[in-house]
Amino acid sequence: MTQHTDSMQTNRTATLMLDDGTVFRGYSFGYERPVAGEVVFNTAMTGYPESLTDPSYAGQLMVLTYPLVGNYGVPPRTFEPNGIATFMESEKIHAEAIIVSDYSHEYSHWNAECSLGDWLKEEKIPGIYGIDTRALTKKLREHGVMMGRIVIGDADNEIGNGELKIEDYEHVNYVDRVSCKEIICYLPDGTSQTCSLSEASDSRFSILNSQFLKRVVLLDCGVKHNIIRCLLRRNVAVIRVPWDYDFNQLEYDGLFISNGPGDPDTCDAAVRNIRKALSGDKPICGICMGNQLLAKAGGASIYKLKYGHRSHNQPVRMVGTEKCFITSQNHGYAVDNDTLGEEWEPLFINMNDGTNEGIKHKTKPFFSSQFHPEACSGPLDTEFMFDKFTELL
Ligand SMILES: NC(=O)CC[C@H](N)C(=O)O
Repeated sequence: MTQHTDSMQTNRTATLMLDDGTVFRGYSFGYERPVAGEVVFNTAMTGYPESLTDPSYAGQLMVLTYPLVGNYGVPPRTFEPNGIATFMESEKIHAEAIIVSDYSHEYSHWNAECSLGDWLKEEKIPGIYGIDTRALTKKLREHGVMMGRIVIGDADNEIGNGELKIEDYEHVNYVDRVSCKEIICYLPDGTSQTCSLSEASDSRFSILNSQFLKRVVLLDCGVKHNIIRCLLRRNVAVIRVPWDYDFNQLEYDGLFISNGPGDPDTCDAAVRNIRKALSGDKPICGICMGNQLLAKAGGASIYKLKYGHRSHNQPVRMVGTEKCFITSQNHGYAVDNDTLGEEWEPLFINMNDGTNEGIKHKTKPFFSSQFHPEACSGPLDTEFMFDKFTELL
């Protein structure tokens, strides 16, 4: 198979500075601009195109612990006629930067269109390599995740750092930044229709008129495209609405709450609207941020994990059974099991640290997972969550 090389290689130094003063020096292989964000580590061995385009990474500097990154390049950045990315998880890279040990300037894959470095440059996202990602990860595990900055050049002689605006990760409503701004209706036949929020209540969707499909409202907190693909494959119409839209006014058969970036405590408008839906009986399912918002709507509270779960091999057990699943995860917050109301119970528990991995209502068809059953990237073991949800509609 043909090997390709980065179009332009520079050996410009780049520096990562953590909030506790630790400095890691490496080299730039992406766009050269300073950035700041919460430094988090992901232990998956593959999946950088999917992870970088996962909107849940907004505001974060992504450290990959697998040492060799970039060797299979980047797939085509194409979109289907309905606007869903063919290979990615959204329209663009959402992570603020990527930090790796060994960047492969050569890449080879049947579906590769360009190198990781060229993609980062095109999307103006910094990448640094030559970092001791083991030492960095050990630091984050001991201290917990922390804010960090990447500057191009040395810390003392850096380029453009004066322009750097540092936001406090916890207090930013990242969901509002990444959620859709209009309502988009998708059909399983591959068509879609967009309508502005003001038109939504009157005209509804002409493409739905002659269809006898179940309608799923998808509350978009920063949805990964594979969630939409997984729903459409099960022959339902998906009505994707902005995170703070009061979907209770729409005609629908079930509610799906997506993944999303940042602190769930910044999403009160969504919690209020979900709480209204809890008084009804229509099926509700959530993923990751969706698990957290559903739990909050049911009265539970959320806390921040020391360093989160970001990998493809997180083991979870379905409560009350001996069934265990290997799951794909990307989260920094967790539902506090002890605060679940009387009507709720944990559905899955993480076998590494005993934290909540999903909840279910004791009598109504409401359930969710903290892990990612849509995977992409990661293991497909738990895709049955989508079957369960669509069977209930
Ligand atoms: N992937 C997600 O939905 C993440 C949810 C939330 N932002 C967290 O970090 O816990």
